[in-house]
Amino acid sequence: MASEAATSRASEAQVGLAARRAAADVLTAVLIKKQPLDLTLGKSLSTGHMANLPPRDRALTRAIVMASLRHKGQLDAVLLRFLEKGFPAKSGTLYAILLSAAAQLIFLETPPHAAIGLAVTLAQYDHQAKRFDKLANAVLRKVSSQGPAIAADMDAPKANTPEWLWERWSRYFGEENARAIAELNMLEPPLDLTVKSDPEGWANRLGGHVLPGGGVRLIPKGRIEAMDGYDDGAWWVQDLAASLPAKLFKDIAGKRVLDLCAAPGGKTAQLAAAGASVLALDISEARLKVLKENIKRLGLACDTALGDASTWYSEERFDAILLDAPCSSTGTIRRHPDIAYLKTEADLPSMVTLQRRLLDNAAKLLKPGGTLVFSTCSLEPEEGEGQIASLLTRNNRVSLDPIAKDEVFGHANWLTQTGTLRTIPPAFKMEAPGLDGMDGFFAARLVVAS
Ligand SMILES: C[S@@+](CC[C@H](N)C(=O)[O-])C[C@H]1O[C@@H](n2cnc3c(N)ncnc32)[C@H](O)[C@@H]1O
Repeated sequence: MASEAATSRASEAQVGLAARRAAADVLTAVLIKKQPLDLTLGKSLSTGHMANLPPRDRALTRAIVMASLRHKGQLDAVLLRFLEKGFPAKSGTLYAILLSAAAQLIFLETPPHAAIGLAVTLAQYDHQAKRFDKLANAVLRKVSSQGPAIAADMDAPKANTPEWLWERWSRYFGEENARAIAELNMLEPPLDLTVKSDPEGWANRLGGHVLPGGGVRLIPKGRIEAMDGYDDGAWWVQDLAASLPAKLFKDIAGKRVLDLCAAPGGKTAQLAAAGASVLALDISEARLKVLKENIKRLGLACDTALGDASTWYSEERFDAILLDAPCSSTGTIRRHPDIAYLKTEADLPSMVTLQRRLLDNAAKLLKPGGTLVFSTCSLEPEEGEGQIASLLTRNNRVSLDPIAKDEVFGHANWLTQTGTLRTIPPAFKMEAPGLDGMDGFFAARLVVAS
């Protein structure tokens, strides 16, 4: 009969295996099937391999996935040193198994016997990968002994950034800034909250720091839903940069505001909390449902509508419109590292065309003299500065209302010369470990002639 200790070791190995299996499946879904990480993790947690894992192992799965994505360039290069013929084709989940095992060996300080042994077992479970089990074993042994030194010798920020993004960011923001953006993308970002009131009180209660504009920043420990104030709707998760566009309306109390691409509702919540009467519209029924749940949890209220904002029509004309448009989201890679591998430069033109149509329709829905705020979480100028320059030339009823330095709490480096908002991740520092950075955002405030 097996001893208790042996049984417990065996079941620990099983759980360790399940966590790694979940990680390899999530990485395969993201990197091979090109599915968004949030969606994939959500599915895995509700009905997939993560569903039955204890919290500690869910955290391990998440850590493996994040380290694999944040260091993918370095990990690929290390693995390819030892794979003479490159990554084998038709090998099922083998790539994700190797990538995630290399991440454990090089970045997560996992004991080699666990990382390698479990990776080989996982390969043996997959009917397409199993013929490569010996190869996996041999390659990962070399990664274990030589990988850390090879990875440390690389230009990590550059290696972990797709070439098209590195080239663009260097061109638009200078190489030093491109490097600083890429460095932040390799780190786990802090958690930013927008609080309904009493930022100092919440910062104290949650062990955080007050941000410019009254948000709270902290290093999260555990599940967000379990944090003090979540159930009471005292705050919602929102990056510092994402909190800025809604503030550009200034005094919005009592005004009728159309939020055109509203879900999941972070900016709707800001507008409603500031006393506006908001109509929140989104094209996605599922995302609109999440918005409704969020607004309800926060004890706020708004009207909602399902529709395509590029063609949506209403007799009603609005005092103010927020167009937080869909975009490439390259300003949020540190929060969503999958974006670096899901989006390509070829996706930009169709996004730019959609944003242009959304802007043209938004301008028609405003009352004369009304304010339109356009924003994107993109670092690509076509989705920001270029979009607004083009709007101003094609619609002479629209003009730019420049944003003043005091509206961004004195952070002149967040403004362009024409008075639009342009943040890049290194543009905010807290001088404390793990607390630097902000999302890359663009916003412009426009007025439509009476
Ligand atoms: C950047 S997100 C908005 C984030 C939101 N404003 C917030 O602060 O929580 C963009 C949203 O636009 C929606 N969307 C995309 N195309 C749209 C369209 N043609 N009409 C309306 N909504 C659209 C997406 O479903 C997504 O929810």
